[in-house]
Amino acid sequence: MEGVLYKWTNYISGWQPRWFVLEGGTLSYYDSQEDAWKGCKGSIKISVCEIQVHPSDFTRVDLIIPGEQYFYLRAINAAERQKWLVALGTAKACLTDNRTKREKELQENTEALKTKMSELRLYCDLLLQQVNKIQESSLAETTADSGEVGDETGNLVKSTCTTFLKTLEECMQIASQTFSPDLLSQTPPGSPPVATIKPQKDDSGIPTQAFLDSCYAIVPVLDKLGPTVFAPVKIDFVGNIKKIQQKVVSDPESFPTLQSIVLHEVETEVAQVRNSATEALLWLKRGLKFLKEFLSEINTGMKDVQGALNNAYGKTLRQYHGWVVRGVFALALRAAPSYEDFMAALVSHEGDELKEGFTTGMHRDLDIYLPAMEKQLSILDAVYEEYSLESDEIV
Ligand SMILES: CCCCCCCCCCCCC/C=C/[C@@H](O)[C@H](CO[C@@H]1O[C@H](CO)[C@@H](O)[C@H](O)[C@H]1O)NC(=O)CCCCCCCCCCCCCCCCC
Repeated sequence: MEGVLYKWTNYISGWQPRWFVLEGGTLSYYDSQEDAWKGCKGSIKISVCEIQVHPSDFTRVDLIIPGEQYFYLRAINAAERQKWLVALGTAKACLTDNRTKREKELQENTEALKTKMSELRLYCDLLLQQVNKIQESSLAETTADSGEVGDETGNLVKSTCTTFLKTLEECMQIASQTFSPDLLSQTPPGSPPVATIKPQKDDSGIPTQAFLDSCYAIVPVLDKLGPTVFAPVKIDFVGNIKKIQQKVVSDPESFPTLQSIVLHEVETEVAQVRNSATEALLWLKRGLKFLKEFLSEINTGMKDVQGALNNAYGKTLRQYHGWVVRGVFALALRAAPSYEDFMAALVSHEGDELKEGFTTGMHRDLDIYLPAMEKQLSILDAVYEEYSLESDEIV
């Protein structure tokens, strides 16, 4: 498949049209179709990246290799995105079978089933979005007493349903080859032939991998600000990300959300064991609150970075630190960057922070991200509150 997709570049250039070609399990992009002869500007292997649909932007799809590559893409419309998602999902399923002679039948089918299940989840997310859109449209129709539910959305749902059902059928075929008939007959009589799609609740859970990727995105800024002086902060922050990542790697299917991780550790009574994922998430949450307070001060127009850091520290982390760690903070504070150096640390290309529109763009983005960050942190606070997982331990 090939065509135009908009690719996120940076705060200055924003979304830029690029020519994309999906071939042999690799998605490559070029400045334009006409300039393709000059060679591709970048590429990403579909077999190792995660395909994430955006919860509210129906044209958006993100391809992420955690800690390595991020392609934030937008199609020209929802229908185009749909085509790309099916092409990408299919490419991902057709893994090059470079394995040695086929391993045990059960292992092969189980892997295939997992791949199909992840495709199903992708289509399920899509369906939920399209159903929500239809609900919103029909609500608008009711209130406005005019207009009609968009045919386009209806067609999208039909197309996604077809793909969803086809993939589900493939799942059932693989499952029937893998599991004994008597096991399948244990399915309760009258079970619905298609998975029931439950309405997506707002608090249905914070996606684990998306959360960890977002946390990890801070690290390059810390490296730019001062790899030595901020090393303790980076080691601590990355260490907690890795603790949670290790928990997920142990059983990816069981831990799709942060809440599922905490609940599992509460149920197995390890939530408050030293170095548990729950404890790691507690400290990440505290660090993110510090970051949110700091960025909120910057967003008010405060150019005194040291003052903003100190205020944020006093409101968040200080209460959990003994005099040693407070001393570490004091050292970090003395190495705090100037406002100009801090802005320079935020951009991908040197000097972009000096270009017209950067500051406006940064405040515009902070106006979006800070409330979203606030909401996610309050959801996590509620979980820790519900299971009495907050700790007043001083480190
Ligand atoms: C301009 C950058 C200034 C950064 C200043 C950061 C201030 C941090 C305060 C000093 C922290 C010192 C280092 C670590 C201390 C740890 O002892 C403490 C407790 O650790 C936890 O102990 C548990 C029990 O042993 C253990 O289980 C757990 O795993 C462990 O974590 N940790 C903390 O207090 C957490 C500190 C988190 C600090 C996160 C800072 C967030 C990044 C700030 C960057 C600012 C600029 C980036 C802007 C990005 C814009 C997109």
